[in-house]
Amino acid sequence: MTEPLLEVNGIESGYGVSQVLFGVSFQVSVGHCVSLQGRNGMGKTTSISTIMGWLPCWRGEIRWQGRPIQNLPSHDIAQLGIGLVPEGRQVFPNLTVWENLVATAKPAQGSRAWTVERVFELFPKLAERRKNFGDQLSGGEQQMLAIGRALMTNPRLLILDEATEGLSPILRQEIWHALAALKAEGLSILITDKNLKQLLGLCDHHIILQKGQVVWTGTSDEFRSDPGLRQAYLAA
Ligand SMILES: Nc1ncnc2c1ncn2[C@@H]1O[C@H](COP(=O)(O)OP(=O)(O)OP(=O)(O)O)[C@@H](O)[C@H]1O
Repeated sequence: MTEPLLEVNGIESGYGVSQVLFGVSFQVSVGHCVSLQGRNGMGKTTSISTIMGWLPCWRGEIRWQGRPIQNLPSHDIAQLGIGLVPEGRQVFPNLTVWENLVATAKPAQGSRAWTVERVFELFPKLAERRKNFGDQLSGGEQQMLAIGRALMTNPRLLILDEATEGLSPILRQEIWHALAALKAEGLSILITDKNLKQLLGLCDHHIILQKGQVVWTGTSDEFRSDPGLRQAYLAA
């Protein structure tokens, strides 16, 4: 049995009086990669926002390494070891690549601790652009920077919301390669993306949301052996 890192148990959440999540449960174990899937508007970003403490958790429980964290202030949750790559990237436009990487960095000990140099090894394109400002980068470079910035907090869990949205096929491929390398070194990952083929290759486990509820969970092999799933829950 692998140890659970993040446990989401029956969470309910929403915006104002509008309920979006109706008892969502899943977990991410140490070293595992989990995808959160579903059509647009089914609650993926809302689930991530609730985990991060940006939205109140109305019911249910969120545990980090066994400890309840639901409704902790978001700045406390960010300190726990969760690195977020938000939808739309949100790099700092007026800071250089190097400044973006160090602005929110959380140093760690050990030879595998993340440094600017390690991020540049993972994404050599960023090294070439180290003196450019955030708003001078292409979408793909911004996404690499957003991932690098999250890694610089030395997280135990990396959460990516729409990991490759709006990127060219070549840049997408670079992001998928980097994520596979991160997984290979044991980083836990929770990811949303539209590219099913890549998600099936990368992730150990998949969660499908529909109207704020989990309607299917399983492994990549289980997904592949059920040809109706895609049409039922994911096709546009
Ligand atoms: N700020 C908001 N205020 C009110 N309702 C919102 C807000 N953001 C999202 N919603 C609603 O919450 C529901 C779930 O949206 P959410 O963004 O979690 O979906 P998603 O699965 O991440 O989809 P997408 O792929 O489009 O990002 C949708 O009905 C959406 O309209």
